[in-house]
Order: sequence, then structure tokens, then C-alpha cells
Amino acid sequence: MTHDTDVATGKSPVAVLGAGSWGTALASLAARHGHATRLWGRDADIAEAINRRHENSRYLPGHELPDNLTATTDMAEAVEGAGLLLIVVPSHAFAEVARQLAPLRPEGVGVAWATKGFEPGSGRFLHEVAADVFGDAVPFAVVTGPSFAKEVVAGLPTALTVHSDDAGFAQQVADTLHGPAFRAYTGDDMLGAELGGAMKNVLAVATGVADGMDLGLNARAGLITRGLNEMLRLNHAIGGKAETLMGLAGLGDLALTCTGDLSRNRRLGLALGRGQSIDEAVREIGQVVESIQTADEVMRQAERHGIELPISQAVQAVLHGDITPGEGLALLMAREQKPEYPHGLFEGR
Ligand SMILES: NC(=O)C1=CN([C@@H]2O[C@H](COP(=O)(O)OP(=O)(O)OC[C@H]3O[C@@H](n4cnc5c(N)ncnc54)[C@H](OP(=O)(O)O)[C@@H]3O)[C@@H](O)[C@H]2O)C=CC1
Ligand SMILES: O=C(CO)COP(=O)(O)O
Repeated sequence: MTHDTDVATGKSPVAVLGAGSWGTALASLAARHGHATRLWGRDADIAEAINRRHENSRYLPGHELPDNLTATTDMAEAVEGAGLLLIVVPSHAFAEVARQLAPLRPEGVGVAWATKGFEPGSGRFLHEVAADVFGDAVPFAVVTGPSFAKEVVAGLPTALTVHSDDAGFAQQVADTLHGPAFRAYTGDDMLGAELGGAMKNVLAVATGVADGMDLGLNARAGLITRGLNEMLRLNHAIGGKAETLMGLAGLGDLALTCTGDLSRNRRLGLALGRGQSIDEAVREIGQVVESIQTADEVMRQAERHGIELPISQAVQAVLHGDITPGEGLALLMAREQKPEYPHGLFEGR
């Protein structure tokens, strides 16, 4: 390996690619755990604010960042000597940033990402995009689970999970993030982990819409449970493990995002349910709202596997303006009556 190790701490530097709210929060976590951490972003003003004032004033205002976290707009500088590379840009920028990173990657160093979603347009899973860009021999890992950036940067207790085909690399990533206020678990199901992180964003829009329409707490709990069912069905079809979706990467993140008002996907749903336009809602949120593209890619996957996902489909139609939230509700309520599990818990259409 060609990465550096700090003689005093024995810890290697970490490079985080993506200086939005989640990239900054994860970089701050690694830095707090003793890793000299370099954050790459494309905005020079943000990099300067982090270096001079230890604050990402655009994405996480009011939170003081550690001194050993520095920022740069030069990706080569961020990556040089790093022992871990962590991509944290929105899914639409994942392939572009991975392609920029590939020629700069120090030899033998693995690539992890905390992006949630698919490659827009192709619907490819991000581990497929990564294998295409970096080659099959590079260790990959996905970092996912219920984790609002604002709570992590504030040091509030959080648990998430790191999935990889390479157990040693999953452990390295988990060790970097694990600390007094942060539990990092490991697993070996990248497929299920990526699916859970992507689908929960779409389902959070559904509960947001229902809450925005004041449909009550029964409706919210029904949507979360039947939403989990949609995740399990598609996961079974694509070959992910059911336990992944019953854990932090699935149920955990679904519960957080469907109920927590810090969620941007839930806030989009709330706005739509109250009659706001999608453009207005996205402008007010002012950050990435992954469900807008993910809904199409989830439905593309569902069609490919012949799986029915009524809630996700209704969200997609509302996001496209094909139906109103009220029409979406009417469609879901008018579906035929049937057994809760016609084909068992983890199967069926
Ligand atoms: N925020 C959270 O709590 C969590 C987020 N995530 C996931 O992390 C990912 C990133 O989200 P998050 O940080 O919250 O998003 P934000 O909206 O907070 O920030 C997005 C960041 O991505 C940068 N970016 C956008 N396009 C490009 C590009 N083409 N090249 C380089 N940088 C780009 C933006 O740069 P610029 O400012 O220049 O536009 C900005 O720094 C998403 O997939 C999200 O689902 C996962 C768990 C928690
Ligand atoms: O993924 C998240 C929490 O785990 C963040 O959710 P939002 O993107 O909806 O804000």
C-alpha cells in the first residue's frame, strides 16, 4: 500500500469526496476518531470556511468541525497518502466523481461510499458502477443506515452498518467510523444494503404525503409496514438478504426517514401533501432529495423482476405530476382485499 500512517496515532489519513452535509459529518467523525481527514468539494468558499473557521456554513452551519479536518477543491491533494477513500456525493454525481478519483487512488486502497440511490438513467447499483470504473480487484464497501448528518455532527448517538464482500475492508471502514457516540456494524450484503438505502427515500415521500394531508398516525404506520414489505419483495427478487432489510440498512433507515422531520425526502412528501408544487418544495429544501430520481429507478427494477410495488408506484406518479396525492391515496385504498402475506414473509408479488 502507498498510504501514510501517523506515527503518533498509528492511524492513516482519510479522504472524503463530497463536502455536503453527509460528507462533512462523516469526515468530522473520522477526524474526531484521530484520522487526519481531508474533505474534497468543488466549492472554494466552503473549503475556505472549513479551513479558516472550522465550519461548513452552507451545509452544516453552527457546528464546529475538528482542527484535523481540512478541505480542498483539489482532489489529488485530498487523496494523496490516504488509507481510505469515502465517496459521499448524491447518486447523480457518483459515476462522475468515481471517474475523477480512479486515476488518483493510491495503490491498494479501498473505496467506500455513503451515497444512497442508483445511477440515474441506467438504474445500475452503485457497486456495479464502482466495479466498472475501478475494476473488480478494488475492495468496496457501502456505508448506510439511520443517520441524519445534523445529529452525527452534533455527537448524538447513532448506529449504522458497513457492507462489503471484503470482510477486512468492512472492518477497516467500521473501525474508522466507530467511536464513543457512533456504533458501526458490519455485513456482507452490498446488494440488500444499497437497495434498502435507496428505497427508504421513496417510501419516506409516501409517509410525508400522508402526514401532509393529515391522514393520521394509523396511515403512517400502515405505509411504513407495507413499505417494508415492498422493500423485502424487491430485495428477495434481486438476491439480497432479508436480514439486511430487517436491520439498520432497511427497517432502521425506513423508520427514521418516514418519521423524522430532518429527512429531506419526508419534507418533500409533506410539502406535496399540503398542496405545494414539487419545484417550490425542492427549492425550499435546498439540498439533494434522492427520491426524485430513485423512484423511477426502483420502478425500473420492479418491472425488470415482475414485482408489484403499489406505494412506490404511487410516489413515482405523484412526483411526475401524473396523479395528485389524493388520487394516489384513492388508488392505494381501492386495491383488492387480500391476505397480508399471500406468498410468505419474504417472497411473493
Ligand atoms: N444528509 C444526510 O443526513 C445523509 C445523506 N446521505 C446520502 O449522502 C449523499 C449525499 O447527500 P448530502 O451530503 O446529504 O447532500 P447535500 O445536498 O447536503 O450536499 C450535496 C453535496 O454534493 C456535491 N455535489 C453535487 N453534485 C456534484 C458533482 N457533480 N461533483 C461534485 N460534488 C457534487 C454538492 O456540491 P455543491 O455544494 O458544489 O453543489 C454538495 O457538496 C446522498 O446520496 C444522501 O442520500 C446518507 C445518509 C445521511
Ligand atoms: O439518509 C438519511 C438518513 O439516514 C437522510 O435522509 P434524507 O435524504 O431524506 O434527508
